[in-house]
Amino acid sequence: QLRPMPAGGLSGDLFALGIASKIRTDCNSTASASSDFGRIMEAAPEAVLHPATPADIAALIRFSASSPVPFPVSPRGQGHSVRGQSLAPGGVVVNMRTLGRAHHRINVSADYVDAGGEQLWVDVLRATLKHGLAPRAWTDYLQLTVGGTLSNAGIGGQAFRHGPQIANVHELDVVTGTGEMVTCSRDKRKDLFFAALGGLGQFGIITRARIALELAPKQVRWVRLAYSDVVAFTRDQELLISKQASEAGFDYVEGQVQLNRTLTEGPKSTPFFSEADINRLAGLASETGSGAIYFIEAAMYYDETTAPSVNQKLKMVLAQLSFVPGFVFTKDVTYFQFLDRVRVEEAELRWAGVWDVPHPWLNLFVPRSRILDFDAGVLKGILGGDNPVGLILMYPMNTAKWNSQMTAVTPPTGEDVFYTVGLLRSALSADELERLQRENQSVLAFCDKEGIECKQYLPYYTSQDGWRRHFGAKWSNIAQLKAKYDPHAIMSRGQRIFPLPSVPAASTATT
Ligand SMILES: Cc1cc2nc3c(=O)[nH]c(=O)nc-3n(C[C@H](O)[C@H](O)[C@H](O)COP(=O)(O)OP(=O)(O)OC[C@H]3O[C@@H](n4cnc5c(N)ncnc54)[C@H](O)[C@@H]3O)c2cc1C
Repeated sequence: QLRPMPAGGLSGDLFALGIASKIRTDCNSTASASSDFGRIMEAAPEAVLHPATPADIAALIRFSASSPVPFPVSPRGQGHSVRGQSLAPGGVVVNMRTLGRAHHRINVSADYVDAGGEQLWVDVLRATLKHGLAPRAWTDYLQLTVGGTLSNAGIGGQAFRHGPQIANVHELDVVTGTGEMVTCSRDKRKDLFFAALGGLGQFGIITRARIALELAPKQVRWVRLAYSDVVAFTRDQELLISKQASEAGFDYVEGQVQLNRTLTEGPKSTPFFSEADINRLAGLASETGSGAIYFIEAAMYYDETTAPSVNQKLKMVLAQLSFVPGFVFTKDVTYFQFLDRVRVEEAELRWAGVWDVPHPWLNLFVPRSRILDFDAGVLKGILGGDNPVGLILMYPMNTAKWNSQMTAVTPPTGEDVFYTVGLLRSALSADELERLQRENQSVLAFCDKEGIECKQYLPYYTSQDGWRRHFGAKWSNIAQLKAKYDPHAIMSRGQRIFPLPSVPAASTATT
């Protein structure tokens, strides 16, 4: 579906542009932009641009857009998507990370931070903490770029209170698919602002985001509560996400599911659980009929002033919950350690050689009214065989915290609450990859058959019909905005959403 470059590669005119010295066509450069974290899709670009400024990106896009045969242009943040979304077969990948090399592109003000789209969230955190401030909404993993997560949504355990990361942005700089450099916000060029948030890179490249800040918490009481009963687990999660900041509750709420032999055959200890904890949990898992253990993962922020009351506050919250008695695990860490927690797991997985392997991940937003059907049919059904299944995330969010004007979608049922379920599995062999992909297909088919109106997060479809159904009522507006801001359909073609517009016969003939 992707139009290749004209035979002979990039037009020589491209190398006559002022950015020629920043374009690499050597095998090392193109190979490093040919795959992603998923390690499932592979496609080489013709070249990689290493921009020094947003104007370099604009020059490249203008060149493509005005070419007789425009070529694909894809920004690549960390390449942490899993289905080739940042690839540009036959086109140019923009290595966003070089934007911040020469200039410091994180500027902290009293209540917001201006961060380059190429910046890693961990660096935004470090810079803002120096001022005692921090963004309010986070992803679980911080080695992701600002532009990359804002092009999806950026979800995590703070979303129930603050919404996803896209709901915490005041202003964006975007280089559109025509090469125009636009500053947009709720008040200025708002169609582009809302389109780009969750926009899957379809309307342009985010080169700066103004992100809301709050006073940074200092310490975190990090808590895990074990459940053997999904009804109690989801009821308690929903209670916790209904609480306002002024009430006794948590500041972060997520959840995980451990199935089959994952507990007994997984690591003997984790950065959170000791070996003794894991043995106790494995004992609990073997007592439950299904072998499924659910964890609420939660966090309570505090500082020197509020530290004396944390124990009391936690006690009050726990008294309202129905976890398995005695199965409370807590740990006190700094705010930075808490937010950067997945980095420790990454180091362990790298050490064990299981980080750079295929990741056929499937993330779904499931309506609250069907989460128990999903649990029975998918977690205890399709995935409930003998195989350990690795990490499964499952936690609810409040729909009201999502702005429906943005491109990102939530389940169409319009319920107050929906769940995110992440089947974050790794394949250690080709057979396993095939099996996991088959299971993913079965999960989607099950939801279809049972009328569970879920939406994919970090979506992937192979047909435009799939995308139309994904965007639902938003589709026609999205198509119009695409025609306005990327009329040649050159941006982030690795998402495979829009076909190429037909090339006028006269133009084709000249190429
Ligand atoms: C270990 C791990 C943990 C994760 N945890 C979470 C999580 O907790 N919550 C969550 O929401 N997501 C999570 N993700 C998913 C992650 O948010 C997305 O994969 C995101 O796209 C990754 O950012 P990236 O910088 O690597 O983007 P890339 O993979 O490089 O790009 C993703 C897409 O966005 C486009 N793009 C990249 N930069 C820009 C830009 N500046 N402007 C416009 N478009 C752009 C690309 O062309 C591509 O289509 C996780 C991923 C991994 C690998």
